[in-house]
Amino acid sequence: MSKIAIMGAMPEEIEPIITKLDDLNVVEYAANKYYEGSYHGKKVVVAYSKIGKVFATLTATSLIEKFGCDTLLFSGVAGAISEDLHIGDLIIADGLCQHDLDITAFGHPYGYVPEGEVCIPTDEKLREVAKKVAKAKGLPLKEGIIATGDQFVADHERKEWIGKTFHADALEMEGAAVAVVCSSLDVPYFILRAISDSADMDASFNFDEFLESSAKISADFILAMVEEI
Ligand SMILES: CCCCCCN(CO)Cc1c[nH]c2c(N)ncnc12
Repeated sequence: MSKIAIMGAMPEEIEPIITKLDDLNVVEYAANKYYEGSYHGKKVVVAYSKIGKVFATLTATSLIEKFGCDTLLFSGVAGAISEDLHIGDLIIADGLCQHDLDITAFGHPYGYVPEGEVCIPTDEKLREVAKKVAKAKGLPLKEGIIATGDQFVADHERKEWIGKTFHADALEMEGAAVAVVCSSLDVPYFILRAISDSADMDASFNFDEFLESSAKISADFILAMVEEI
């Protein structure tokens, strides 16, 4: 029986999901809480990692290695880089990169370390499910590269540099860590983000204002995908 991991970084990102689960059971593990349950007859395990790549790595690994999940869906919010992404819009990741990984002093490209790859692709089949759900809901869905780093970006210059350097359309703080874990453990994964801000000087104000509503948009979409997987 398949078991689907649903992961976020913050409580607001998984709250709208946990409230919808049946047979809820909370397991404390590795300084975190994992919510086991079912949704439309599908077994799911839900958790938020806390913010940043390190916490995301621990949670993604635990969901797979400890809880036996064989598919991972990430739901959360992100900062927009692309001009055609506005607050509340959805973007799915074709691939993810680490914008703050830098050994360019040795002539390597930004986001690269030996035996690694700059951009890690997401699972094609899960992206197709998302497009099917978006069509059925009549929701626009952008697809693009999402850049991850251990920084809340609230600076136009930094955002533009990330966009140009990685051809990224959005940015956040966990996706590429999930990508490394899932691709290394051969678990299909999918990253969905709803825009909460534009990673510029107003980012922190917009983030505070739109976190909850954007997180709910992403969460509702992820639950619709669970029905189709
Ligand atoms: C208390 C502050 C919590 C920030 C967490 C933000 N998440 C991280 O995944 C997504 C995100 C939304 N907007 C962002 C931005 N402008 N820069 C980085 N990350 C983001």
